[in-house]
Amino acid sequence: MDRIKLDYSKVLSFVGEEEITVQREKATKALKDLEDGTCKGSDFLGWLDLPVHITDDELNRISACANKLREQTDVVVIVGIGGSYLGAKAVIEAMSGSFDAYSGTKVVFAGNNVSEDYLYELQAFLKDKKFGICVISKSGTTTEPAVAFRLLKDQLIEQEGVAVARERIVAITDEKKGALRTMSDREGYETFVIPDNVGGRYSVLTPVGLLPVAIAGFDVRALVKGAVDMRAYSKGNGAELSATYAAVRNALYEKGYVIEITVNFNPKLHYVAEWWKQLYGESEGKENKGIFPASVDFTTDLHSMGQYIQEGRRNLFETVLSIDKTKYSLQVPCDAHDLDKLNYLAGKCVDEVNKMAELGTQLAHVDGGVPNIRVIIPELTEYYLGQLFYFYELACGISGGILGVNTFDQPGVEAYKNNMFMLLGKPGYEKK
Ligand SMILES: O=P(O)(O)OC[C@H]1O[C@H](O)[C@H](O)[C@@H](O)[C@@H]1O
Repeated sequence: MDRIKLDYSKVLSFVGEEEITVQREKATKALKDLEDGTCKGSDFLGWLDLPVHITDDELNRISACANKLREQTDVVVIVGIGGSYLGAKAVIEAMSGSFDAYSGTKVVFAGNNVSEDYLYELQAFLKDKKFGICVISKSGTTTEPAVAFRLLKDQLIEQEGVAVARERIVAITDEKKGALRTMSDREGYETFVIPDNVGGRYSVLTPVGLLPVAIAGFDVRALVKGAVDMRAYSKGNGAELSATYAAVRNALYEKGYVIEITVNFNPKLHYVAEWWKQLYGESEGKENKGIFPASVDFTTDLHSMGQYIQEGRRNLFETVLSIDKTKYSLQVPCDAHDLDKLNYLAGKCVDEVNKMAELGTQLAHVDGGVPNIRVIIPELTEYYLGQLFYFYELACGISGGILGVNTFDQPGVEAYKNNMFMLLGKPGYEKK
């Protein structure tokens, strides 16, 4: 098997190797602190060896549950927000056919917003369908998924009766605590556990990510294998890969490049970037520090955000997720009249056009003052997504260490919740 690669040659006109070396030394220390369990937030390092510890029994149980739901239902609603949905959404979007939604998809998402219209339309869509619910919440108390679950559970009971509803609900939550755990135990739902020492944004390789991906019919074993291989690689010289990415982005940060834009040239990676944004945003954005993680889909956004990136404030850098090989092959046809003047492309693969757009964009943006990193992914498969997740997770742990923050907490997320609870009159929040 091949491996994910990193190319940072296009940052070297913005930061010198010596500046990167300074950050590399910090990265080495941060990596050691992670491996030794001496970093800040060390209670949440379960993700480090998580892929290696996933047993065959666990994967079998996940597959069995997924198969049961696939047999019993036409559609399964994955209810969750943040780390309790983005990893699964990223894999499912990356692996699904672009038009699967129009031919009847097995998996839809809810509980990642509190839009009344969204929930109404979802309920209308599910009316008279055989559906199941996979409800995911580590804390078991998050408002968005709780509201969606309450509505969907009632609908399922109304459509199928209590006994069938019980069979079609699966919960993924804490082993012992939280409202979802209490409810699941009382109702007798099948449950899977999110380990205590794995934070939500690091949970894609737990049942949180694996069960929805299996329900959607994708290869969770290959996903795990990719992460296992990346973990093994990172035990030796391979840690360089994550450490280098962490060092380079921190060298850029020190020079005022405070925004990192993750770029794709394949819309299937849109949610990989969303997953990455939560991972890095919640991990590093604290104590008035941290790189702001943003993302764009190219070439689409070259026709909107491209102008800013080329000529706006020079405080941003790009990390391009570059996929080496396409899944399918399609050539630009020749046209007898050539009115659109495209015959110069006739016979070329569409991906060749895309790759030249990628290279042309990179050169233009570097010329325009935007440092450019490339993460090269051999192919868009579950296996390489597993590698990519682990690569990014480890790099995030290292990068947070370089920055000096606690990478694994997210105290700032509570502020909006407290206000919302107070405004809604939740008991106990009146005085706030
Ligand atoms: O899984 P849950 O406990 O429902 O949490 C879901 C998400 O919401 C929280 O507010 C946190 O900011 C996220 O880190 C978390 O992934």
